[in-house]
Amino acid sequence: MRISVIGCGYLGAVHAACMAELGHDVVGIDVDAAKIAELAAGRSPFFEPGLDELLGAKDGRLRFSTDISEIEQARVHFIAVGTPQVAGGHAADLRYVDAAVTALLPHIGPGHLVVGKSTVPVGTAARLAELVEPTGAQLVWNPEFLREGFAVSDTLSPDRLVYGVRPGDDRATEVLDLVYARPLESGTPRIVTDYATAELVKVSANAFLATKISFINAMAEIAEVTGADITTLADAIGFDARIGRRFLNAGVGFGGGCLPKDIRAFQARAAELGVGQALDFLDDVDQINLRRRQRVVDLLEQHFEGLAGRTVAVLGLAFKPDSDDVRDSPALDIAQRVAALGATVQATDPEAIETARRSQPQLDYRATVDEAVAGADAIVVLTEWRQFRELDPAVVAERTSARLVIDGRNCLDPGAWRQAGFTYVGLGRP
Ligand SMILES: NC(=O)c1ccc[n+]([C@@H]2O[C@H](COP(=O)([O-])OP(=O)(O)OC[C@H]3O[C@@H](n4cnc5c(N)ncnc54)[C@H](O)[C@@H]3O)[C@@H](O)[C@H]2O)c1
Ligand SMILES: O=c1ccn([C@@H]2O[C@H](COP(=O)(O)OP(=O)(O)O[C@H]3O[C@H](CO)[C@@H](O)[C@H](O)[C@H]3O)[C@@H](O)[C@H]2O)c(=O)[nH]1
Repeated sequence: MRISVIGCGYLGAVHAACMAELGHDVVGIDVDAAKIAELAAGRSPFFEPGLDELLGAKDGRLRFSTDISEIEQARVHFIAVGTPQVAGGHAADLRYVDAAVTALLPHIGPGHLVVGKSTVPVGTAARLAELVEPTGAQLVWNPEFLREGFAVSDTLSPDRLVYGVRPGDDRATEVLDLVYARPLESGTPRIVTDYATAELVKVSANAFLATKISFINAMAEIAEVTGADITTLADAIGFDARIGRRFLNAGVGFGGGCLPKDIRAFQARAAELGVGQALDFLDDVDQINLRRRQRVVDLLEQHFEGLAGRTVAVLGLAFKPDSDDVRDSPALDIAQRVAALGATVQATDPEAIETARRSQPQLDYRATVDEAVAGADAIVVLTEWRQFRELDPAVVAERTSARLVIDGRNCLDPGAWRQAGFTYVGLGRP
């Protein structure tokens, strides 16, 4: 099948490479010439495990271009452009989706299928269909659920596929079934529904995940004043199959280019629809999440009675391990708050130093953990990279004068760090 992917960021580049891996003939389009040059050279413009390998030889079946007319050979066109938060508000900014669809229109016609993958407010697909259908092409909404760090495997073997189609549009389903033939043959569940349900499946899934994280972080707040241990609590409630242990890791909370902006955009859309109250609880989900970031700053301030002149080693900048993404990263946010209080922040991350430097150039970036902890008064772990989880506290103790470690991801062994002479403070742990 001949496929185009419009927008080659964290989602689109992976999607394009995986579609080629599934045997399709793919052209990826982006307005960012530097990104396209990297991709065309077979290199990923960002860190995502397994992506570089997929961008390699594909017998010419994977091309990248800034020229939208190159999509004319394709019959299936995925829209994977960004839908960030609008400046100064909570709603999703749809300008990139609108621009991408408008750019497509002169190049599509009968027999073409436009497939929305971007995360959009409910009602967007119906509006875009009014633009697409006069060309003779059809529109389907096929939201994406991949996680960064697992993007390749999530795309090749998704938990489920959701197709939002015009009622009775069997052809759209048939075409997407051919696109996803391999995962479908492996038993991936597929849900065919209407546009509104498909759009809502995506944002409600993210709202649920965000709520689950903020629930456990709210329990961590209670644990902190009662001496309870949030990790044991999460294990114990997680054994109940109705609850489940996944996504119950308390710490500095959720960030990234999806959960924070998606819960806010969902609330903004519900308010527009006159049902804002239904999602009022997401305000609390957001506030609990942001309070956890401040908690780390407060712990440092209390310990040192002010941060001016102190040096804090920050281990982790990415919003999660196995990613270089620092969009709304709790780690980077905490690092800049600590720096704003007068501390010197010596920050390191296995992959995210360059992306972090672009948004917070004032921090003191260090290439290694040893360099980050040298001369520090405290160590704060904010992203649970394997390299940090596996640190030997006895070795770290030799490299630093710091005797306080704050474990913002509850990913270290408290006993081992205490034994090495550190005061260990977890979030929601005694
Ligand atoms: N990142 C994820 O893990 C993930 C997962 C599921 C869904 N999503 C959703 O996918 C969408 C994209 O997210 P992302 O993280 O890849 O964003 P991103 O910012 O990394 O990528 C967006 C890309 O679109 C390009 N673009 C913008 N306007 C364009 C146009 N008119 N034509 C061609 N290209 C254009 C940008 O240059 C950029 O490269 C968002 O709606 C997001 O919510 C993201
Ligand atoms: O128990 C947990 C699990 C996650 N997180 C944090 O939550 C954030 C999001 O993590 P994750 O959901 O794994 O990463 P994303 O790549 O942002 O993926 C989410 O957002 C994507 C974009 O919409 C969706 O496609 C995915 O299904 C959805 O999981 C990160 O900051 C994590 O550190 C926690 O604090 N505790």
